[in-house]
Amino acid sequence: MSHKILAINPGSTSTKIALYSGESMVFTKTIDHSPEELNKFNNIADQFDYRKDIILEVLKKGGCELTELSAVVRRGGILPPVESGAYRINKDMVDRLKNNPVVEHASNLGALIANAIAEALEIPGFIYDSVSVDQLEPVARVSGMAGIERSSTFHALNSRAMAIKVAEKLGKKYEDLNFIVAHLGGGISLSAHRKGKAVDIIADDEGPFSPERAGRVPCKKLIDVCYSGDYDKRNMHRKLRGNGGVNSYFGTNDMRVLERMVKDGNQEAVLIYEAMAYQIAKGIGELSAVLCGAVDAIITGGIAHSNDFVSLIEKRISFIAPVEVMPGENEMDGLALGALRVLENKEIAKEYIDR
Ligand SMILES: Nc1ncnc2c1ncn2[C@@H]1O[C@H](COP(=O)(O)OP(=O)(O)O)[C@@H](O)[C@H]1O
Ligand SMILES: CCCC(=O)OP(=O)(O)O
Repeated sequence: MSHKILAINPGSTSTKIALYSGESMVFTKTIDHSPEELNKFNNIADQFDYRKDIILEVLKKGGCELTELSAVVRRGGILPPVESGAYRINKDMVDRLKNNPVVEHASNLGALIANAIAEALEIPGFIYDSVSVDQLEPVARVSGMAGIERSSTFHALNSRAMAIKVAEKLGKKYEDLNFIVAHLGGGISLSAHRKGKAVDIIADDEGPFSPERAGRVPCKKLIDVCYSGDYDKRNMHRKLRGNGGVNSYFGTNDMRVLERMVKDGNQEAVLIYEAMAYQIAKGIGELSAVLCGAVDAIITGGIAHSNDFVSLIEKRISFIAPVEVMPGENEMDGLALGALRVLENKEIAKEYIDR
């Protein structure tokens, strides 16, 4: 009989769940959370019961029988650097995400909720390809300021899954190829994969702006804003992540809304739309130097559904690499297929040890 796997993916504005029987998705639901609902909580950790109860309610309404589950899996929260692949959710991981998270992030709740459900059913809980997968080479860790080291936080789950898929399509192994993957979602990350390892990344505060994130902004001007007296630390973080990027210019993080403005001839919208594609192409250029030019490029994430936007990037990078477009964030498949590999003994789940 096929293994039944529950995949859970809490994001900043929604919680996605999916039930798999073997490799097939048999139930899925995206539960949207309005800002009014979420603003009732002081912090993300306080949303634990609210999100868990909704998940259980939705599964019940969908007729999903929890006692048939073999495992629960979720994208890892923001942990200290970890390796790629599966980790068993254990006490160290729960303690870290609950009491001492590296960054407050909705994804931290995923492992906690997965753990609560798995413990009650006495089945294993896993995280898979955490956002903290860190395979940077020593040279990539140097920032240029003593005391600040670069580390890796990126959309590892979708980026690695798409690179593995494209490698298969090319009739080769991921471990034998070089890729640059651009994950274009609410947040954007670019990653350089050399023979199966993400040896450098450009994400969030170091790269292109995104629908809701500011990306790399001029440091000296940013320091002035920090000391202007207009913002506290939390608000400055919100300015970079959440209220940054397209949202800061037009009050929306929906690229489809921006595209409509572009089509309606709004010239400021045209400029910002083109600038975002320009910055993404520039980042891909940077990472092509990391890989000495020998690459395939993959464009993925929700925004990859837009042919117009992808074309703007492609025209700047086609001299670097052939481009594969893999729309969507594909995270539920990545999670469930990862857990399935563990249950079928094709992959060993690692033990998380907090350092
Ligand atoms: N058909 C489309 N055309 C352009 N943008 C799209 C399309 N579908 C989704 N998007 C945009 O993709 C972004 C969300 O990407 P996704 O990878 O699903 O999200 P997240 O990273 O937030 O999980 C949003 O800005 C959304 O407007
Ligand atoms: C860039 C790190 C991963 C991340 O921020 O994930 P979300 O875009 O899903 O918040």
